[in-house]
Amino acid sequence: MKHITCIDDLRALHKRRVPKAFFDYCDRGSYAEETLRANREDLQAIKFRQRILVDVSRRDTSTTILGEPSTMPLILAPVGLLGMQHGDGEIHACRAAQAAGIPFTQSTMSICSIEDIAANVEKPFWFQLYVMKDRGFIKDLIQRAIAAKCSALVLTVDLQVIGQRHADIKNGMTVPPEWSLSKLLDFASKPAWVSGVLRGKRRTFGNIAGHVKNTEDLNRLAEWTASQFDTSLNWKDVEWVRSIWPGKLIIKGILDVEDAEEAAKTGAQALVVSNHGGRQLDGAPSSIEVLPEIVDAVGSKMEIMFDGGIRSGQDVMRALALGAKSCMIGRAYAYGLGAGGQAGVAKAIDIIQKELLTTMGLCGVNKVDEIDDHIIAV
Ligand SMILES: Cc1cc2nc3c(=O)[nH]c(=O)nc-3n(C[C@H](O)[C@H](O)[C@H](O)COP(=O)(O)O)c2cc1C
Ligand SMILES: CC(C)CC(=O)C(=O)O
Repeated sequence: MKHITCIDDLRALHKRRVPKAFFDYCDRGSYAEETLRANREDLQAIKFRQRILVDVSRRDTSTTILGEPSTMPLILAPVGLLGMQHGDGEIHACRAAQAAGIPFTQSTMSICSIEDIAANVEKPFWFQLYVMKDRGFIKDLIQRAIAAKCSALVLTVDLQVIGQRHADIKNGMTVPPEWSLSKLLDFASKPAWVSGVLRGKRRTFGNIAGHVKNTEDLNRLAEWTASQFDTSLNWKDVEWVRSIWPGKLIIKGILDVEDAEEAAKTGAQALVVSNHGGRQLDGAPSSIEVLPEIVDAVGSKMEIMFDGGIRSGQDVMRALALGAKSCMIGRAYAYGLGAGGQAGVAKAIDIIQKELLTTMGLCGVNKVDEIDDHIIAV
């Protein structure tokens, strides 16, 4: 890993090491990918004010996230199918996050189950919930997260209707992979990936396989989500989740001030300003474009987390300057996982932390809570 100096290097390695269908599933966005691109472009358009001759010898990225100490304002976002990027991917990513001292969020759509992760890591992790039609099953899932001592529930509210990802259709992306000649040739050129996934605990969705009806459709991901996810989901269901889950609640997938105001009434401690990494509503604004108005509206009532397009410590600095308390990363660490398992995720986190520390120094800032819009050039 010594020649890896940035997240783009991890992406290039991920692309080389993981079959095309799974790399594209991770990398690409929905429809024309306008929102995917806007996430990156709008972050890059924010320029810093360089400040000189400030004593920055005491720089420190540590902070708190929902009252808990964290070594930096960074969270590993829920990412589905990590176990298809690398065998036991969820366990490796969680271990890397815990070793670095930051939270890991397990997706409902994980390959390893909640129990697989809990048995293989040392500290509590966060659990992300998708609400499906079978509410008995969802209640059971929440109870499994409670039994596993998950320390926060991230309720994702922006994927009841799934945005089409052209690449997944073109690639015939299925879980577990279905065989075809082109896939066999692709897999044959990625032997380390194949043996890693074969050695992994599972090759299908650990949390949901066996519980839901229509499992014959489980392999065709988009059709399956369309048949299982509950499109009637509304604010009353958030109250229902709140009544079952006693711990910290985070609502993920807010882009609109009115929705943020509604979220602030639910008793949730935090929300994530997110467009699902440009994988859902194509044509939606970038996350960074709407962040300031959401912070203005509800930032005094809830903790505001941010995601969408973060590929560097500079990007974390930008989101914090515009009012986020912490940032989630999705692709940045998934690239690391595909590139090098736990060590690759650790590398992604380390790269971002070092970039953040350097950027803080060059902007004349010592502490995370000193980062605000005074560091932005107008
Ligand atoms: C491959 C992939 C799978 C994802 N799966 C989930 C998921 O299961 N649940 C969820 O809430 N968000 C999911 N997301 C969205 C991420 O949690 C996050 O919002 C997004 O990745 C942030 O954008 P970034 O990738 O540019 O950092 C997924 C994102 C990616 C890239
Ligand atoms: C299986 C998917 C529904 C997971 C997801 O949230 C995504 O791919 O963006």
